[in-house]
Amino acid sequence: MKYSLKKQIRSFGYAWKGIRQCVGKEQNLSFHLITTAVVIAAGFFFGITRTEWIVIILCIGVVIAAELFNTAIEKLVDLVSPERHPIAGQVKDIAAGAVLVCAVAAAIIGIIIFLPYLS
Ligand SMILES: Nc1ncnc2c1ncn2[C@@H]1O[C@H](COP(=O)(O)OP(=O)(O)OP(=O)(O)O)[C@@H](O)[C@H]1O
Repeated sequence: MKYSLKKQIRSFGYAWKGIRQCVGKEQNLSFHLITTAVVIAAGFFFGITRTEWIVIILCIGVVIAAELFNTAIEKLVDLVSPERHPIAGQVKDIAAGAVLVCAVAAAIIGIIIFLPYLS
């Protein structure tokens, strides 16, 4: 298959459309975005190191990506199982659990990075 720059740019457009569809509509994503803004502001305020920025950016990326995957799974479940079904509920809960694992890990990393600047 021939590589097409036009097709590639169009794919980025679809991905951006997917992100925009969630922003402001998904309560959990809004929470993660507000937290992201606070963490970035704190990073500049405390003048964290280059390595600390890399870790923070990685954490932010992982949590937001997990939340987007979770939203996609929720929508897919609603599409294939509009009626209540125990497995549909389990799928949603497991996906939400994956986000929680990422968010808790990111919060612990945030504490490890920022605590020394506060003491
Ligand atoms: N199709 C379903 N079958 C069984 N349980 C479900 C289903 N959809 C959601 N649930 C359960 O409800 C929880 C909340 O799901 P979700 O956030 O999608 O809200 P909802 O119950 O579908 O209602 P709403 O979309 O109006 O908020 C899920 O984590 C799951 O435990």
